[in-house]
Amino acid sequence: MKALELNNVAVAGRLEPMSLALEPGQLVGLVGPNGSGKSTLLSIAAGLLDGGGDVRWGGKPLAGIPMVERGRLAAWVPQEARFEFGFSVREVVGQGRFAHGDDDEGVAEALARFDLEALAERPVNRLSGGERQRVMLARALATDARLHFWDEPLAALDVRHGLAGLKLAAELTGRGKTVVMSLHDLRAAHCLDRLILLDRGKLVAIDRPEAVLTAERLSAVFGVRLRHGEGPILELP
Ligand SMILES: Nc1ncnc2c1ncn2[C@@H]1O[C@H](COP(=O)(O)OP(=O)(O)OP(=O)(O)O)[C@@H](O)[C@H]1O
Repeated sequence: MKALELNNVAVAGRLEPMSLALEPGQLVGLVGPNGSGKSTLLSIAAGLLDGGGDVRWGGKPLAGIPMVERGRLAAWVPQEARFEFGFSVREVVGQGRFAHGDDDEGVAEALARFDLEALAERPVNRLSGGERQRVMLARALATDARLHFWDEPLAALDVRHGLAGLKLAAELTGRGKTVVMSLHDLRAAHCLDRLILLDRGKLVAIDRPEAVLTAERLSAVFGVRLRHGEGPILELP
């Protein structure tokens, strides 16, 4: 059973028709230059944007999955978390349990995982960008969803929290969940199981990172040259 299937989805002027399927337990990166269609594809996969075609989660057509059930099955981390209202950090992470009857299960663990305990009662609209991103990741963790759609989840994070985000994604996929994340850090992208490379709305490649990020593609798609060399490596202790 595929975790996610997209058949012939498209958005005029933004994304050309494309099809792909992901297995359960895969950590998948969406890479490509600005405007290449990563957020558009992720939004279609998450059921937040109509891309026509046929979208399936766990073999079921998305159109037949009720909204509350979608909230149990999938977690969404937006590219930019903006909050109009001053809900507390704890309340926003707790929203991840809405589809589970607001049972608060796993909320304390999710807050701890992203070092949010000291901020738990702070209104979310009075946080830094990286702190808000950590709240979004903690909310996604609290959902205990099978499918995770994360739009540039690491972009605003400091190095330690970025590594913690990647570690969490690997743990989730180790438990059979599927994580799809867009990212610009191509070094981090090398740690993922598979990459989907987009360019100007087209699907260029979907494969293991080393097969996708070849010197030719880095040059043709991103306009950069690949050079191997020694450099500092940062990792969690
Ligand atoms: N709401 C919208 N209405 C119309 N066009 C849009 C809209 N949002 C994005 N686009 C366009 O669709 C294309 C793909 O945008 P998308 O946000 O999916 O790119 P992206 O790969 O996520 O980019 P980035 O790396 O900058 O986040 C771009 O040409 C963009 O200008």
